[in-house]
Amino acid sequence: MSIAVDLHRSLLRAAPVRAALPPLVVNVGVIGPGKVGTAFLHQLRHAAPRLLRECRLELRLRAVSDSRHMWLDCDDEALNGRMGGAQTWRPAALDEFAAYVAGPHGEAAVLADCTASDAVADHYAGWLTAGIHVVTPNKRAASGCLDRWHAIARASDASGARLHYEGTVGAGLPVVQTLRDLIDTGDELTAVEGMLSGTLAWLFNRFDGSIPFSQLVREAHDLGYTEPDPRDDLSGMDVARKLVILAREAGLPLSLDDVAVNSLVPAALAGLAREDFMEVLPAMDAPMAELLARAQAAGGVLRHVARLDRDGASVGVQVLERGHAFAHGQLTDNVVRFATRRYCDNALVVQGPGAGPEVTAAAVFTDLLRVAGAMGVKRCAC
Ligand SMILES: NC(=O)c1ccc[n+]([C@@H]2O[C@H](COP(=O)([O-])OP(=O)(O)OC[C@H]3O[C@@H](n4cnc5c(N)ncnc54)[C@H](O)[C@@H]3O)[C@@H](O)[C@H]2O)c1
Ligand SMILES: N[C@@H](CCO)C(=O)O
Repeated sequence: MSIAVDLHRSLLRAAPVRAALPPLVVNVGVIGPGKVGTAFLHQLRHAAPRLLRECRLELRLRAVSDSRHMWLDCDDEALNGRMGGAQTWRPAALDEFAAYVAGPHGEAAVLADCTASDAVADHYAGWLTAGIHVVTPNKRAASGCLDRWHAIARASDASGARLHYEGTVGAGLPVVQTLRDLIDTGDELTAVEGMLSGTLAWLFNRFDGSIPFSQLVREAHDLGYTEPDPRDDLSGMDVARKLVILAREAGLPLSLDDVAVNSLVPAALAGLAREDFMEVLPAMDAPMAELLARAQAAGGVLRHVARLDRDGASVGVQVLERGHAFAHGQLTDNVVRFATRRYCDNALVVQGPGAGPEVTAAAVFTDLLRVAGAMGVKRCAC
């Protein structure tokens, strides 16, 4: 008998035991059906039948909201009556949205914030207080003002509802959880160094002078690697946010103002509206070509590097030797090197694709399953 047939039979034998358990129902609401949000919705739809069958987890998509409209899969007569019909798009109202996802009977509820919005992050503490979990790749809360961050932590502590944000650093790579596991098991972070931008890694892997820099930025935007406003990537602010998130994870109360950021965006382009900036992107071509020429003349390569250690935190473009470990990544590869008390002779390294809707949505989905796992959903093969 083949191993596959044998395995199949033993799985069939195990199935009735699991099928006897009532499913755990988790209501899900998605905020921001952009690139990541849409990929998350696809993954949810694809995986839900298997999760119900094999893990007894029923994920119910209850609602979706963008910045102006929300769709409620709604059988509430009063609510529908006000809108002139059921299951229609209505004007967005985030707290009404959250209450609808939570449902009237205290079901478990998770909101997936797939925006890059500070206004949405402002609601986290209230949602957590109400017992609604939040999963997100949005960096604004975890890297934003410390007062709001502490209020979110207090709300989570008080209600037991959780905020998970693995997708904020390294997209689908296990960066935040790896650091948290190190800290929770008693290790201490001494330094983090890495390439934390998928967009900038991709740009500098491709930028050899044969194609204008602006054209590559447009391509990265079309591939879904950049932030909604690509200046967040090019200025280094997106990487600074990630460094702040990692620092706070390690117990350091770092703020964005504490990070020395060396921006690639010319001052004249920094204040433009996003659409206008995309129009004048070619204004970056000459300074970027000059930067590349200097690196080539020195026999090196351009890489965007972030560093946090006892001397401070910094992000910016550097000229690295061709033999440097950071010079050999591919595509959107991020590299995160954690130096800790335990990993002192040789850093612990997490490396791999660091941007893109699919991998980021998978991090959001994993966070959702982490919430379900804490409620007792079995995810191991034992
Ligand atoms: N694209 C990636 O590779 C990647 C990787 C890691 C993390 N992220 C993060 O994921 C998030 C989404 O990125 P994206 O590339 O999908 O962006 P996107 O611009 O494609 O999507 C953002 C969505 O949010 C919606 N939105 C904005 N403000 C809103 C509000 N106030 N209420 C409701 N909806 C609102 C927009 O309408 C849009 O649908 C960002 O926080 C980004 O930093 C993205
Ligand atoms: N724009 C971000 C997405 C991942 O956070 C990047 O390129 O790294």
